[in-house]
Amino acid sequence: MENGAAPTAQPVIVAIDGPSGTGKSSTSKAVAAQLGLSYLDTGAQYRAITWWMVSNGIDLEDPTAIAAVAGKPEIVSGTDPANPTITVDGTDVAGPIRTQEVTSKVSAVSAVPEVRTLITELQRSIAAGAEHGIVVEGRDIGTTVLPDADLKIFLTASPEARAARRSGELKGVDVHATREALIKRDAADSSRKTSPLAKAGDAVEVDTTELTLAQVIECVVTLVEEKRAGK
Ligand SMILES: Nc1ncnc2c1ncn2[C@@H]1O[C@H](COP(=O)(O)OP(=O)(O)O)[C@@H](O)[C@H]1O
Ligand SMILES: Nc1ccn([C@H]2C[C@H](O)[C@@H](COP(=O)(O)OP(=O)(O)O)O2)c(=O)n1
Repeated sequence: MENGAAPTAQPVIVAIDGPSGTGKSSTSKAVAAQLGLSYLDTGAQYRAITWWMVSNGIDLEDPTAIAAVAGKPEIVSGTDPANPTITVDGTDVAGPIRTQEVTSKVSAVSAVPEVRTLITELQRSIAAGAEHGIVVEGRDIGTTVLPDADLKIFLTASPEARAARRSGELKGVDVHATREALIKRDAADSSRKTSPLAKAGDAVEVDTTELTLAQVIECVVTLVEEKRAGK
């Protein structure tokens, strides 16, 4: 693989945070693939536990009920950037975790501290086991999950650009409704008490509004290479 990690390279840990639609998943997957690193989509893990709660009829208005069963599902993430996978108790949930129902409920489940503790532990163990290093994307990676990451990136984009990107993916869904739903979810994710969506003090902020995806990928690859070169 071109630019693949040299066998002697130190494992590198890259944290990519930001709100929905800023390009975290697409950028992280491409950067990891180009640099021979593993890849972890932490949003998929919160979606997976939410899917399990919905499927098991847990009252999502009740944080105590959520906390009581949070340890029950076994969530397994595959970290190959060319084929990221997610299973719950052995069932492939890559499709079901992207439904509107899960998307509308994930903020409530991910705000519960017991859920965050369990998922954070899982994320740290996956990062520690990545032989060549890993790109981990989410909301609290640079601030809470991996505060010692070698490189922290915080992606932003205007709500209009983010809504246009998301509604482009979800055929038939209107941009205005998508924009409102995104703003509501950002507000919930940014205002929760336990590890909210936030930029780490030492993160590099990249506004992607006017950038193509290829430009964002190139920017992040360059930042990782500079870090590795000790610049
Ligand atoms: N810089 C960009 N310009 C245009 N479209 C983009 C850009 N970055 C990402 N996209 C597209 O926007 C959508 C959302 O990107 P995604 O990586 O899933 O964002 P996030 O993980 O932050 O929610 C995808 O369809 C992706 O291809
Ligand atoms: N590290 C993380 C990642 C995601 N979450 C929560 C908050 C987000 O609204 C949901 C879904 O995240 P996801 O990255 O899949 O969302 P988008 O695909 O960017 O819309 O999970 C979190 O609380 N902490």
